Amino acid sequence: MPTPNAQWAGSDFQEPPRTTGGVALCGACRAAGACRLGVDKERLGADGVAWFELACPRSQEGGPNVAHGGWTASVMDECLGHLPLLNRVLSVTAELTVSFVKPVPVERPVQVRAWVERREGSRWYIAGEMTLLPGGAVLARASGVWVTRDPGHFARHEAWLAEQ
Ligand SMILES: CCCCC/C=C\C/C=C\C/C=C\C/C=C\CCCC(=O)SCCNC(=O)CCNC(=O)[C@H](O)C(C)(C)COP(=O)(O)OP(=O)(O)OC[C@H]1O[C@@H](n2cnc3c(N)ncnc32)[C@H](O)[C@@H]1OP(=O)(O)O
Repeated sequence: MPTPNAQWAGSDFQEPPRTTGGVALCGACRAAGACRLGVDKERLGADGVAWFELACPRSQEGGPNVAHGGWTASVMDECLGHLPLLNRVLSVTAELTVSFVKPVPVERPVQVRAWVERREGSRWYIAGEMTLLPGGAVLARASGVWVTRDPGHFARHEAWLAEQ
């Protein structure tokens, strides 16, 4: 199990359901019982860097035998966004930049690493990269801003939506 950093923990934080590989599941993936993006394993290292093991499912193929770019962007959003969660902090993506360095082969093991560059107020600046296993060639890089939220975030959104 990942080791949360107590310093950042919110007292009303609720742990999301996780797979046996430790992968936190979003809303739709809870029903499926697995991450639909193909993330198999997730852990937080003692140095604060989060590690993910995954493979692009054939269903996410874009060009021949390579991932659709939307899959790559989604995976980077997902994995980088799990870093606050691994530290028991609820957040949402406010900004995300992705560099597509090399085509990502489908059904080949890849790894994503994610780390916190800095925190300012409620903003977490997070960066990460996707590499091909076992050699470690860089396939994609990403960076972005995650904004911490309290548990009322989605209820406030529903109230806002009802007025639109
Ligand atoms: C899918 C959502 C999942 C969320 C987690 C939920 C449950 C957890 C359980 C299991 C989850 C498991 C897996 C899922 C994990 C990750 C999935 C990937 C992550 C996502 O898929 S997530 C969905 C996409 N994402 C959104 O749905 C956000 C829509 N958007 C908003 O909800 C607002 O736009 C918001 C909240 C961003 C701002 O809220 P607001 O408008 O009230 O802003 P406000 O003025 O109060 O600013 C407050 C602070 O944000 C800074 N700030 C504002 N905008 C900024 C920007 N663009 N860039 C940089 N910083 C910005 C200000 O500078 C200030 O910073 P400071 O406080 O430090 O001064």
